[in-house]
Amino acid sequence: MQEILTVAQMYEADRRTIESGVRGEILMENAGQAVSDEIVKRFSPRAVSVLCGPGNNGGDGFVIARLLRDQGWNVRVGLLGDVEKLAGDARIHAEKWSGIVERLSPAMLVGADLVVDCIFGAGLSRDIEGDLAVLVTAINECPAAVVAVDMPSGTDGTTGQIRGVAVDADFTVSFCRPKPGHYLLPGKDLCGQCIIRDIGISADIVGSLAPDIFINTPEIWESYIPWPANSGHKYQRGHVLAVGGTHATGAVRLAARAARRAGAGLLTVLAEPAALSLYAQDAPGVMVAPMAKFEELMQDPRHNAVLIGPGAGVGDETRKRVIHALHAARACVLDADALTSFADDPSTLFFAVQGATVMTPHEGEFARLFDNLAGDKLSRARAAAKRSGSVVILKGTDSIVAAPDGRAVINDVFAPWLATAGSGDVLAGLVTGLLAQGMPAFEAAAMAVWLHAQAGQAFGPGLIAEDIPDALPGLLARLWQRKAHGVVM
Ligand SMILES: NC(=O)C1=CN([C@@H]2O[C@H](COP(=O)(O)OP(=O)(O)OC[C@H]3O[C@@H](n4cnc5c(N)ncnc54)[C@H](O)[C@@H]3O)[C@@H](O)[C@H]2O)[C@@H](O)CC1
Ligand SMILES: [K+]
Repeated sequence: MQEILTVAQMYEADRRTIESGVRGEILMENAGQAVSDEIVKRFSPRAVSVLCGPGNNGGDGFVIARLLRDQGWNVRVGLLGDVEKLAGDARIHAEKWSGIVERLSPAMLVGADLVVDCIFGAGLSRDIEGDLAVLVTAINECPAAVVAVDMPSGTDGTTGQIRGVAVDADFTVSFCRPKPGHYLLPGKDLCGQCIIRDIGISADIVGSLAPDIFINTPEIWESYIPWPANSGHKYQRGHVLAVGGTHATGAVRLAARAARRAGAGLLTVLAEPAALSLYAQDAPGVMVAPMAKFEELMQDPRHNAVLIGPGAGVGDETRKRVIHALHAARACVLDADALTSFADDPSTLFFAVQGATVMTPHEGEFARLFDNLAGDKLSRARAAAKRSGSVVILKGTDSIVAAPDGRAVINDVFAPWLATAGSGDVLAGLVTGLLAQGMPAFEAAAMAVWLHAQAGQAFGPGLIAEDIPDALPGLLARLWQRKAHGVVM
């Protein structure tokens, strides 16, 4: 599993490593060595300007400068402040640099083919302003390639947010494990390619910090995939009830197709008489039932997963059905109108959550339900999961899946093609299809987000929502191959 460490955990990992007997000076040497290796791998010797800040990120810069110069590179070093004001490991490494130390300014960029950004890393503690902001803007405007050390300066490692201005890097080399800011937008875009290098912090020390944020890869959830048994039948693969609206009927039709492609054994769309035949004619494998039978069908435990929201309509009827389904402790996926229906009274919704429940808000729906949660996307999703007692998928390119117990994953597959009408309905259907087969809520939500993103990326330009369910068999086949034959994805 690919753990992500918060900035606070990263400092703690450094501290514990140093406490265990590895000198900080050595960690810094290793960090600088890792960056210079990555530079030498990509570029032939050329004019490089290493821009150093007043902390340990700057200390890394002095190591990089020395190692590149030892290999014959033409290196200039600029420092914010004086060498005498540097402390600890940064001071030690600055003193090993025997060349000139210039004042940090845009003049450092003149004639540079490569810029190494060691101004701020994990220690960025306020907005970049004044002359430094001018320098960062000049870095972004100059034609040289830019490599960022740890974080592109100005990008907050915890939130991925820009503090004032931020360096836009071609690639970023960070250490030990990625931080949230490497994956959250806009940080992910500013990093360019992100390379994580070992600098001598052991896996045991990382493990001792009990990381609970991960990149959303199959390792997180693949052992929970409800593959059908050879002797199995459809009744063992769950029966989804999907609440279909009268007007926006496309939403549940898309969701239903996704739920069935994800493997749900049976699926019934409930709808008012006016829309029933529309749902019935949509796909021969879909069953339909009149909405009046909702409560009766909910009494049958074989109907084990319920989807409410896409095209459902905002109001009393939707609210009642949501509360009914939650009280019946069915696996519930609540999307779109099911969430908006509780905008005035979210605590009633949260109080009713009992069984496996997944809420799939986009930012607008999230704001209606969790209006006083502020901060970065990851923290808000985690707080919302705790508050609601449900798994929350906070959608977007950098989708977060958060569980009430604190676990969270960040999606790292970018598929801008998914920004199209109906795409969210497909995601909700996917989650429901996996829940119906008994997959636990967090894993089902994370797998659905992964499948959705992979489908979007694989299909590429021209994608419409209808294409996503039809891309699923190929992806599921790859996951099946991986289980059966250990094929690497
Ligand atoms: N033992 C360790 O802790 C290691 C740290 N390493 C490097 O050290 C970095 C963290 O070092 P630090 O904690 O010293 O932090 P930084 O070097 O990122 O920055 C801290 C300094 O910047 C100043 N500062 C912060 N924001 C500012 C702003 N907007 N404008 C002006 N000044 C600002 C602070 O007052 C402080 O002096 C990591 O990113 C990594 O590159 C690596 O060398 C590996 C080992
Ligand atoms: K940096």
